[in-house]
Amino acid sequence: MQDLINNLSASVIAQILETAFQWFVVVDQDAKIIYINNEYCQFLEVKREDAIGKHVTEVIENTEMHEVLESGRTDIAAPQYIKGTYMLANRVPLVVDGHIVGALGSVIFRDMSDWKKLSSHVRITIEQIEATLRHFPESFYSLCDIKGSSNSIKKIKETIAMIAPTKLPVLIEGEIGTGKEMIAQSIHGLSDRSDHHFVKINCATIPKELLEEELFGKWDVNRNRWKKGRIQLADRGTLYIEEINELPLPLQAKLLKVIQEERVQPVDTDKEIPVDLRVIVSTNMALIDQVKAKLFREDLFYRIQAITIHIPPLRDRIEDLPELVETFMGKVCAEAGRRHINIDRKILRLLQTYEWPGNVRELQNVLQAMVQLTNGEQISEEILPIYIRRQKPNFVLGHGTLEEILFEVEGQILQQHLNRESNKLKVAEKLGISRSTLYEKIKKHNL
Ligand SMILES: Nc1ncnc2c1ncn2[C@@H]1O[C@H](COP(=O)(O)OP(=O)(O)OP(=O)(O)O)[C@@H](O)[C@H]1O
Repeated sequence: MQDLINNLSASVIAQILETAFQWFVVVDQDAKIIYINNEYCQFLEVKREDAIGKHVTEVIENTEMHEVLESGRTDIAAPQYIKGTYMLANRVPLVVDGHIVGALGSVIFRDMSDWKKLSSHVRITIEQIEATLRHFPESFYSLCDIKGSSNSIKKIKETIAMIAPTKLPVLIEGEIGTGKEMIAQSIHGLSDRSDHHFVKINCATIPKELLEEELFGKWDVNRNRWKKGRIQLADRGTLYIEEINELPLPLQAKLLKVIQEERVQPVDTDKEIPVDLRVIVSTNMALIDQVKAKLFREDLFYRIQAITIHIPPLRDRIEDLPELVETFMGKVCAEAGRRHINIDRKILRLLQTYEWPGNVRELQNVLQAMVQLTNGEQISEEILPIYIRRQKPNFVLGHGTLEEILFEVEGQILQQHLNRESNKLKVAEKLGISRSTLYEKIKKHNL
């Protein structure tokens, strides 16, 4: 690196610094300006010779360069208000032999319109890239993408590994957003059918009158050819039928025939076409109740239920939440082009006491919104949706010794009281402890 720099003459370096799109300022370890480019000086309306040697705070409004020197932190695209406009600035400490010897500041966007112009350009480019990517297969989940260390998730992963190589039908039961499709994809991915298609159909989203044609195909009289249904498209691969409970009874009989005889009879023909597929079905209600209510055929139920994977709702395996949060935060921050954002114990505890009716998908959406609403590197409590902040008690019994569990429960009780009542004296009275004990506990629990 040093050699490469040595190849550049001082005048070339000066040109780079003076003509780059960015504005630069360099300070020494005492935060005194040792370099500032001409364009930046013009904008600040200062003479360069006057600026050099001055403390950076005397020359640049709202600067944080001196703080970067003290903390050693790096600020990327930090908004800074200068001369009536918001700019985006980078601030980086300069380190030699492990010591901070100064800092480099650069203004990357000079005002909001610059910034908006670039962001619309970036949006268009992203759309073009995404359009190109759409020609490639969709991203596919595998076993290692299923996060969680609760006994139920461990058991589910073991079951997937055991049954994947077989051709047996699988029934996946779980509330919305619990990961049913992920599991279906993982089974397909681990099977010897993975080189063929994973075809999905959702019985609740396709109008009932079109479902038969969509699933079983049709003989197109006008064109004198087959319009393949999803069953045929999944030949040699896997057919994943979502919300099977919505499949009308006559079509249930037809599906049973496909599973038992491995032949499909498209609409408007007597002809039967051989198919080789594995069927995975899912439902977000207990299918046996549908059978009892005569809404689901008993014979089809017994044909598909031999291997049933039941995914418990997130609230019943809340010990999985920290790992899910960690995974999604990493993913969401990377997608948003942000550095890692921390979630402290207090926020995590609030997330763990919420019921999550939309399960893992809801958690993912909440984290996504929280990242978008956060400027810094730490999520603050106010950013949490109000319904999560103001929830009813729901104690989380985590793993650990009795002492650890009691400590966890104590933290949750304190948190819930403090959410509802800001007057600490009243909280202490309600809990029958002195104010100083309450303060000690707040400190101990980092609330
Ligand atoms: N255990 C898990 N680990 C990691 N991500 C998960 C897990 N469970 C669910 N997800 C994520 O949650 C989202 C919803 O998962 P998926 O679509 O598989 O759920 P589903 O049960 O099929 O939902 P629905 O019934 O609403 O169609 C996906 O983005 C998925 O990646």
